[in-house]
Amino acid sequence: MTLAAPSVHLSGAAMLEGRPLFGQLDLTMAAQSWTCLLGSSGVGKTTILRLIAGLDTAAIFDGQITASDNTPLRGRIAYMAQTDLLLPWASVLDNVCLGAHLRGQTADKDKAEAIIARVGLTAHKQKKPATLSGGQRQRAALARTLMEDRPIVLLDEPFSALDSRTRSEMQELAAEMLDGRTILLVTHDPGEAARLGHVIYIMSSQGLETADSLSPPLPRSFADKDVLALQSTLLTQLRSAG
Ligand SMILES: Nc1ncnc2c1ncn2[C@@H]1O[C@H](COP(=O)(O)OP(=O)(O)OP(=O)(O)O)[C@@H](O)[C@H]1O
Repeated sequence: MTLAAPSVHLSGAAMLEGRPLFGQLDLTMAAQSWTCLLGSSGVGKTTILRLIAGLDTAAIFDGQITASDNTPLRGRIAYMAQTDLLLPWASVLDNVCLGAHLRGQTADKDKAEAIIARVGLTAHKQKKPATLSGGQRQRAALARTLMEDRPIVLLDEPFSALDSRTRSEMQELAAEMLDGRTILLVTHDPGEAARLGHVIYIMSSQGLETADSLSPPLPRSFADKDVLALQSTLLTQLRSAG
């Protein structure tokens, strides 16, 4: 990573099948910070990630997405989708190296193997995705995202398929390896947002609300009493959100 990771701002509204998906909203991914986005199913969280990633969505968006350094976002984003999007015919190692292959570059295999080791998949690196468990596949997709080493990182429920222990470890790994990046994390887990979020938004049919968050450093301990209290507060807010 060369340039400092900028902040990213999305401002606008989206229509889906002739009806508002979300009204005018302003979402800022603070520079070099974790921004977490919580909210019930179907409110448009993935749509927001895909809009920022420059990917197609079913919605029609009317607004702007800008970076604070006034430089286009294209080519500066790593996006980890909700589904793992692993190539079924490629090994874990080749999937992790996919970005370089698609760009016609030589992949840094040593780096890929080191990241695969960090996500605990060394014994599986030559296996095809179909032979892995859901949690292993999600860790392979996480490794591919970490391999990309982009200044802006969009993560759509990246730890959702993991058992509790592995989830807490992968949260810590991501916090370490993505330090200094500008990150947007969509999650359904208030505890995860409490551990990782510098800024936490709750999205509902009423729009975006900024929730409380805790002070750095990240990641906060899952056992920290302030984390547990914030987790409870966020769940209460989610249950009362529209
Ligand atoms: N390909 C599609 N065609 C039509 N409608 C779609 C499509 N993809 C998503 N939608 C609709 O767009 C709306 C927003 O979807 P989106 O995936 O952004 O929600 P979300 O908040 O991320 O939900 P979840 O938490 O369940 O992942 C939903 O009503 C969904 O049904």
